[in-house]
Amino acid sequence: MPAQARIIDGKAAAAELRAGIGREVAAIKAAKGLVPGLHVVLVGDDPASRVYVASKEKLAAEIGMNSVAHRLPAETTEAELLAKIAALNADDAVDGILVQLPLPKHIDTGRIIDAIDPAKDVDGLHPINAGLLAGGKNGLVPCTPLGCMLLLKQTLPSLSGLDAVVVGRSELVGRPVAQLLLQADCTVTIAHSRTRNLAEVVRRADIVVAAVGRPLMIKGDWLKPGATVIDVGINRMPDGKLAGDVDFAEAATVAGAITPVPGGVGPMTIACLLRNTLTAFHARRGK
Ligand SMILES: Nc1nc2c(c(=O)[nH]1)N[C@@H](CN(C=O)c1ccc(C(=O)N[C@@H](CCC(=O)O)C(=O)O)cc1)CN2
Repeated sequence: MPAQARIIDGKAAAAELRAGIGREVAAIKAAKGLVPGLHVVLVGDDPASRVYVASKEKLAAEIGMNSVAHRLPAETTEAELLAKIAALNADDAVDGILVQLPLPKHIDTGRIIDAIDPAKDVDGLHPINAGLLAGGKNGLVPCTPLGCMLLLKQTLPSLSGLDAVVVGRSELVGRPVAQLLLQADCTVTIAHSRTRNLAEVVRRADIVVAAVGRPLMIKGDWLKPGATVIDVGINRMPDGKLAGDVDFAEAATVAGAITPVPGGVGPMTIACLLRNTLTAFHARRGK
């Protein structure tokens, strides 16, 4: 029977993180009478996005935040969405603004993200926050990459000097997680669809972050024995089940530790959104 990797329990880690944030929210309310406010904007009726927004709304309320979801019809124009963001930017009780992605095709995503006040950009996607991250300075950091790092830090005694390979170069995950790994003193490679000998590149890694959006692409024999594998992929399979970008059954016989899908990085994304909302609150009006 081949060795089985340790399973990194993202659901448990996320629950613990949320509980700690909830305690802080209660303490702020008791001490100052203030309540951090998270506003999530959903445009259209993408079924997965509806589920994620409902979950964000519920979990933020559960930990005592002022949680508001703005559900706008699919026909909402770019100008109308910009007006909604301007109103949220101007409202002092709003600490965090998140526009759920993807947006309908007639709306320019970049223009919308650029319009969010960087101090309220709890998704960490505004160019100011992306620039601060690239410069190794404090800003708001995208939620999924932050979640990946928290899981890595609870799994490994130290990240310093380790070889990390990030598969995928998206603005939402690949690029920011590479920056965070670099800040943690890893030697970082960003691999993507044009990378030659991808399996060989991945085999060099002590840490693999798979964020490519292709189900089961990373096979067990691509991994260095004992590697720590963080699977960001959430792919709906024809049988209705979810699968990651990593072939979990194979990888678990080679890796030292691995996140499952579901129950790995996904739950950390929302917990880190709540953490970012608290960070934004402290920076804006907590002092
Ligand atoms: N503005 C943003 N849009 C999107 C982001 C984001 O970070 N900011 N990320 C994803 C979707 N997402 C949050 O928005 C998200 C995805 C998955 C999960 C999650 O908990 N997944 C579960 C499985 C859920 C299921 O059964 O479908 C898991 O992995 O265990 C949470 C949040 C794209 N859009």
